[in-house]
Amino acid sequence: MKWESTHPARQSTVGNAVGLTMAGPFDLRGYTLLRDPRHNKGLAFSEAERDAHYLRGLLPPALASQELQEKKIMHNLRQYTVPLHRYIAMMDLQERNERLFYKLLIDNVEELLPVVYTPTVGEACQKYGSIYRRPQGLYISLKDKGKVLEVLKNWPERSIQVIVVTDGERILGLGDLGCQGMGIPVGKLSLYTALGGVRPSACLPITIDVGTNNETLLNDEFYIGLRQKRATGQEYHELLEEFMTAVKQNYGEKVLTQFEDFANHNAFDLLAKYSKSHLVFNDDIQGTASVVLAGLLAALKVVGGTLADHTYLFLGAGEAGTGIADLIALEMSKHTDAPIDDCRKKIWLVDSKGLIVESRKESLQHFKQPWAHAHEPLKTLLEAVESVKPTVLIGTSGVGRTFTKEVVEAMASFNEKPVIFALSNPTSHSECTAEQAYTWSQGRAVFASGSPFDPVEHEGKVHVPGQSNNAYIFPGFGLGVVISGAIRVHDDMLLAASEALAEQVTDEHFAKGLIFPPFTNIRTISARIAAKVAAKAYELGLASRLPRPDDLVKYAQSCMYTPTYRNYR
Ligand SMILES: O=C([O-])CC(=O)C(=O)O
Ligand SMILES: [Mg+2]
Repeated sequence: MKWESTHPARQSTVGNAVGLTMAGPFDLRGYTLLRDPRHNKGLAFSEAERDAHYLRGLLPPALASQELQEKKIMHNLRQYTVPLHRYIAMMDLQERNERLFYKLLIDNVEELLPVVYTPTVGEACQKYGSIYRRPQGLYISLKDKGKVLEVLKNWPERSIQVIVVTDGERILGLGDLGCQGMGIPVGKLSLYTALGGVRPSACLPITIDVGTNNETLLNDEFYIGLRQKRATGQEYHELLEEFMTAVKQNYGEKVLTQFEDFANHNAFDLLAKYSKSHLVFNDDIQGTASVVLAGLLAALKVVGGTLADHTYLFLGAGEAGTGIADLIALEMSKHTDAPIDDCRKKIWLVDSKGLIVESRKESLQHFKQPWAHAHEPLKTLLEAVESVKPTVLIGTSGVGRTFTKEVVEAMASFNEKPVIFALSNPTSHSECTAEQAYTWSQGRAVFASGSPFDPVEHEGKVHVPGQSNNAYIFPGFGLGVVISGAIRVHDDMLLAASEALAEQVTDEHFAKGLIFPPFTNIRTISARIAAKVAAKAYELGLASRLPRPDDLVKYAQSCMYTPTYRNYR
């Protein structure tokens, strides 16, 4: 089978950065062609293609366009009332017909994001062993110690641009799901392709299985991972070191490794350790920080003031909480020239033991220490809200329903427009619902959540909650890194991404109460984020793809994978 030479991907040299160039000629035909998800088109094979590729008789006589196929699948998906069934149907489609899967996802992004991503992907991970059909992604376990490079070489694709890797210890707010965390790298990379245009063959989902401490899974006969407690300390770090070394050896300097859903203690250490030698990005620390900063920059247009005029209180002092706090302080410091330590004083964090204050400093984990300010100890969030009087309240605790009526009412009592972000995922772990935030604040809250909520009508006015999810950032961010050939991630690239996203929010969005643009235009948004991130990488001397293209937005767009069917000669 040969590609039609008119197809841009075949001629493209600009596309090389995201690898639009075809793999060489190959000879899939007949039954094998229909069973190959990357090339299968189902009933969309034309009469000529059916003749040329030995498909006669293997398909019913009817022809269907890609649009008609989309219509049919959306119709079928909408028949399912159980969200997990929709997830399974989408995974089956990805396994059967990759281009149709991505086309469907792009064309119905608002409807399908909650299916392939949060919240449904969370339930899918919990039940991954039971719904498991065909393996997706690459599994690296303690059994592979000493052989990780060989395992990487078993993956069928050579030129990988983005890896998303988890060890399954903190899947969303659901905790340790061990090997079943694989749903997360798979889901994140589907968004890299659909939302950010990185071609599917350049994406590699990886789960590192070092055991699990989840008793339910250890006792579940369908569990797919190692049946042992988590390895820690030296044993853990040796496997990760072998992995990171093998990644560089096999794929070179310019593969982006995204750490996802590691537990706090490992997440910070791995990021600190490997950001010096590898192109790494932690989505939960840096991606979440970048999207929340974007939401805050946009929210300032509604509530007034500058970042430095506000007071911030976080519930949750893990990866997301401290990551966001750090980025806010950095942006504040850049805009005011105030030392970062002074900027940090505007930001307060509450963890499971109460407000983080100076007297607790000795016993705090290192990532919490910068936030230990002078204040009397306080045990509860409500006390902290009443004492600190924040203008912005951000939930990153992983614990649902912790923004109680009293907490939201307190926020609404001293703020005309309290900014309330309930970021924990999935929906069941959100600190409050959109409806609660609007109702308890008499419709005055500027609200966003990590997982989606439907619009809420309060006293005749419809409020559309924003989804402050790193899915706005990582696909465009990664695209920007890839197209510039960046060799390291720098915090200024995260700030560039935040500013690029915040700029996409228009007056029309603000009028509906939105502080994030709708996902419908996400590919354009991603291209603009990519352009700003790439521009920053060039400015910082971190980009290796030279010369720098003049129009980076156009360039980013030209590099994006589009899943319309190709014609086969
Ligand atoms: O996956 C999501 O929806 C956002 C995220 O990174 C997390 O909650 O860990
Ligand atoms: Mg995550």
